[in-house]
Amino acid sequence: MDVRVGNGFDVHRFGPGDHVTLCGVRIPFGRGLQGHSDADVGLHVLCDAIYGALAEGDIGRHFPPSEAEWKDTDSAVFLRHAVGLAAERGYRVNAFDCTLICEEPKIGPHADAMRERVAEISGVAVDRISVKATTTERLGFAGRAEGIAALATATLIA
Ligand SMILES: Nc1ccn([C@@H]2O[C@H](COP(=O)(O)O)[C@@H](O)[C@H]2O)c(=O)n1
Ligand SMILES: C[C@@]1(CO)OP(=O)(O)OP(=O)(O)OC[C@H]1O
Repeated sequence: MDVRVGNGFDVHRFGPGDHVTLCGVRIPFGRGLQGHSDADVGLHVLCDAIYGALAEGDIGRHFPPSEAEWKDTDSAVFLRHAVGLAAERGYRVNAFDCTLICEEPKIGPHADAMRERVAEISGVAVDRISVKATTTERLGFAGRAEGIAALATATLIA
């Protein structure tokens, strides 16, 4: 069996708004996340974990932020692309593990909805998808609630 592992890391800052979209789930919130796309930092790290496992660069290489075409794009488009590229190379996603790093919003109440949405988008079974969260104990930019960071690992098998 051919097994590959990739990781992803990303940060988006808070700005004006009334919701954030994380792992494909819209969460009402007093601010929004800024980005060229919908700024779904959770889906972005899943994409980067797949691209990393495939040695296919990163999300910005496939969807350059300089291209108007990707403005406000639903990040589900990016994840479908990454999963499709893996399939073209003969791999399927065996498991995802994602950690969202923020003081707020609280992720726990939404984690299962996020796992189900990632399953819908990616075709990966929900019991192979993990979404976790942590604060940084009020330290650093995440601790000051200036934005949300995320990291992920993906394992691919051929
Ligand atoms: N945005 C967040 C952050 C944390 N959680 C949950 O709280 C637990 C404790 O967080 P610590 O940073 O104090 O370790 C964490 O394990 C998560 O279950 C959350 O839901 N949303
Ligand atoms: C997703 C893309 C799409 O242009 O833009 P952003 O939403 O700004 O996200 P980021 O992770 O900063 O950069 C990657 C880009 O590919």
